[in-house]
Amino acid sequence: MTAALSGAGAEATGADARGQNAAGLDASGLDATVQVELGTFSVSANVRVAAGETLAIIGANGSGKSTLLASIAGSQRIDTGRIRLAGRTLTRRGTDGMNGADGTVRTSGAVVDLRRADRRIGLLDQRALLFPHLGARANIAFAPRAHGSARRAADRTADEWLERVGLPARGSARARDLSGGQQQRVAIARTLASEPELLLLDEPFAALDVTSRAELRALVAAETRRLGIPVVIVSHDPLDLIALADRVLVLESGRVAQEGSVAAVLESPATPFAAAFTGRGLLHGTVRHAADPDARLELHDAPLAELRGRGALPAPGTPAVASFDPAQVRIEAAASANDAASASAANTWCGTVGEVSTGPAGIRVACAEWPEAWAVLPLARVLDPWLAPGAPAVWHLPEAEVRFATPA
Ligand SMILES: Nc1ncnc2c1ncn2[C@@H]1O[C@H](COP(=O)(O)OP(=O)(O)OP(=O)(O)O)[C@@H](O)[C@H]1O
Repeated sequence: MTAALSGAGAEATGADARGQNAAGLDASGLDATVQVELGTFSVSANVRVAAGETLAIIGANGSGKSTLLASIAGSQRIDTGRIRLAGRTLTRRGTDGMNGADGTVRTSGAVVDLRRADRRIGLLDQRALLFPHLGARANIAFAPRAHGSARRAADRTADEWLERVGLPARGSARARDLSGGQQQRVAIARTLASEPELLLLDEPFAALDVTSRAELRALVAAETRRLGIPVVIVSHDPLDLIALADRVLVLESGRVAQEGSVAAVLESPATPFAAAFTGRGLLHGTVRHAADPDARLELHDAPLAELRGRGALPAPGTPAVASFDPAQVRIEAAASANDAASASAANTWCGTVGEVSTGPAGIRVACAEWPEAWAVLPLARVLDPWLAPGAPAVWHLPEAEVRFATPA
């Protein structure tokens, strides 16, 4: 049974005078615990974003990013969980939250489902979806009009937004007379003019050219900072993370695989997707020594027994990963692929040159005995006469360049 609530303040917030609730969360932010079953696929995640904070969600195609956004927006029904925004409960179904890694749940009783229109959530994807028969001003004014503003006041608000998004003279232009970038500017203005308490962005710049993308990224960064609302952005573009996000959540097969600051995830990715996203290589092993600065990973099926690096690790024996910048891997010719003497230093091993290919960053050289290990060398190294598939080589991965991480 669904108990539909309408309007803000339908439930007591439970927030104290400092705006913090019992769990220590900022009551003006987003606190979502959702489980969604879609046949053989399911999404189960906690998403918390403070007011004024931007969380980026990254993950491979089909990892559940859009499903997670849709469940927060209200267009995808959750099976269990709870979504709270700015002190209001938007949805509560069958649980107060997932308690711990085993996913055990507490049943809370009443089901709450706020209508999508009552959630005060702005959602923007790569399609501007403007009303084609209306001008830019009327498209933007639609939001304040829908919230009860008089026509003149709504037009004034729309004109302010046209100014902010850099289109002060295009108020009368119809959508079809605007470029793709201009349409997306109007869409951003229309979304924010509705005064959302949360902004959800699903690949908002993906359909734009490089210049428009940079301009709109800067516009969204400035406006969301000014408004101080929580923002969630799904993106495949590392520049969006760097320019907009405070934190990153990595979704894998519907589960949170890693969560941390932008710097932490970009420098120490914990999953193959996050590593590929950041252009780093990823090596798997088990913890041999946990404490930084003497942290070490035991490697298996690799020509190197242990890897030294930076970053805290969990207890010995636990599976963990190490990421590295392939541009920092050094390769020199060796007398043979088993030349133990030249491989005695830490993070140094002998192995055969595997596949050699060229890319925009230089030449990619794989280690035949350890395909997870590879180097990117300057293009000029292609002239090294010895550097060819099958050649014995000494490989070195500087300890300071290795970053340890533990997937969730
Ligand atoms: N209504 C549905 N019924 C069944 N399965 C669905 C439904 N909607 C999505 N899925 C499946 O759920 C999985 C996650 O889809 P989703 O679109 O959320 O992923 P995504 O991470 O946003 O992917 P992309 O990066 O390609 O947009 C996919 O395997 C998809 O096929």
